[in-house]
Amino acid sequence: MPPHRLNAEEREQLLPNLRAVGWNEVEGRDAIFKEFHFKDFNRAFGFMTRVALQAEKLDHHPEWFNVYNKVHITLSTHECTGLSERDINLASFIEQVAASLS
Ligand SMILES: C[C@H](O)[C@H](O)[C@H]1CNC2=NC(N)=NC(=O)C2=N1
Repeated sequence: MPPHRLNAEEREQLLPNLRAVGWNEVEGRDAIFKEFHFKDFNRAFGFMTRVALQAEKLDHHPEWFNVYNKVHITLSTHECTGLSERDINLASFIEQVAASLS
C-alpha cells in the first residue's frame, strides 16, 4: 500500500510521544526533525549504521547530517510529500537505537 499523509486525527494521536522526546515539526515543510548528540564520533556513526540498516530494510530513508558527535535527522515521505506512518515508525526505531547507545 502506498503511504498516505497523516490526517489531523492521526497526527494528534501519533505526534505527542515523539514531541515529548525532542522531535519537532519542520517549518514550511511537512516533516519532523531531531538533533542527536553522542559522546563521540564512534557512537554517532554506530547509531547511523544501525539506523541505515533498518532504513534499508524498511525501504524508508532518513535525510541526515553528521558532524563529529552530532546527527541531525529529518523524516518525511517523498511518495506522499509529507508525514506518513512510515516516518513515525522510523522515528520510534531511531529512538530505541539512541536510547541503547547513550
Ligand atoms: C523506490 C523506493 O521505494 C522509494 O524511493 C522509497 C525509498 N526511500 C524513501 N524514503 C523516504 N523517506 N521517503 C520515501 O518516499 C521513500 N521511498
